[in-house]
Amino acid sequence: MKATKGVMKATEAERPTPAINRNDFANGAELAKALAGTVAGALAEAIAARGKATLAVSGGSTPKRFFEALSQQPVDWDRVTITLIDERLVPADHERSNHRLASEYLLTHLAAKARFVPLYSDAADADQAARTAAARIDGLGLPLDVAILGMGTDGHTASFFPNGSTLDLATDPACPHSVIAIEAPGAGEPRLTLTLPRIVEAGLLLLHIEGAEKQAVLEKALEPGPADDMPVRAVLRGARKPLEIYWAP
Ligand SMILES: O=C(O)[C@H](O)[C@@H](O)[C@H](O)[C@H](O)COP(=O)(O)O
Repeated sequence: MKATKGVMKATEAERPTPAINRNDFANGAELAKALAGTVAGALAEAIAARGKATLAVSGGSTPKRFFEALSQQPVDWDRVTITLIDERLVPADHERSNHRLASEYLLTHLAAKARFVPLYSDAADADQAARTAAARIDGLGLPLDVAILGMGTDGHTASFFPNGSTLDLATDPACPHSVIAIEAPGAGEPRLTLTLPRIVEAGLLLLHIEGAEKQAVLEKALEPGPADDMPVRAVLRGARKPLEIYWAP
């Protein structure tokens, strides 16, 4: 089914907001194939322009089919660095590790040649781990070429959770840090998350959500209201380029 594109404006009274492009598909399989092609194309453009490309992906359950499709795309993967939008503060062999998820579903097939830069490190505490991760991200050569976000049904994205311990700093457009630690009800372990500036400055910013429930959450997030209540609003309102939303039932 051909993707349908429409432009929706995130609404906030005070200032113009970036365009939001909807890319809707009949099912997750068609979405995964199309999104993999879009990301592969963006990586190839970055490689052609600068000889390398950087990609930051989210964890959770939604991306698995997309990861499998992307891993088989004909990209010069040995010129690509893959990292994470956020990570649970657990080692790479832990079942809740996003590093583990990426290793199992994305860093396979052709994409096995890509370099992976994890956020987690066995540091003294979460703040020290965040500082180590920030140094790694800053060393990649910013801005990221591609950033892919997911969204929870509570309106979080990345690890920008409602009532997050450092949510104000994480979603500050002028945050001086690339990665910070955050804890929140519903987040499980302490998290490491890229901050809003690092995400919205990406060359291609994508939000991948699936299902009717998340569609309804997105519609609500596009309405006026505090970003703290639905932190995905910080991205919807702060994106510096059109945000590409990929959705399937
Ligand atoms: O570490 C994480 O959990 C993700 O980065 C997170 O932001 C995710 O994108 C949403 O929680 C959606 O997760 P699902 O795809 O499992 O619904």
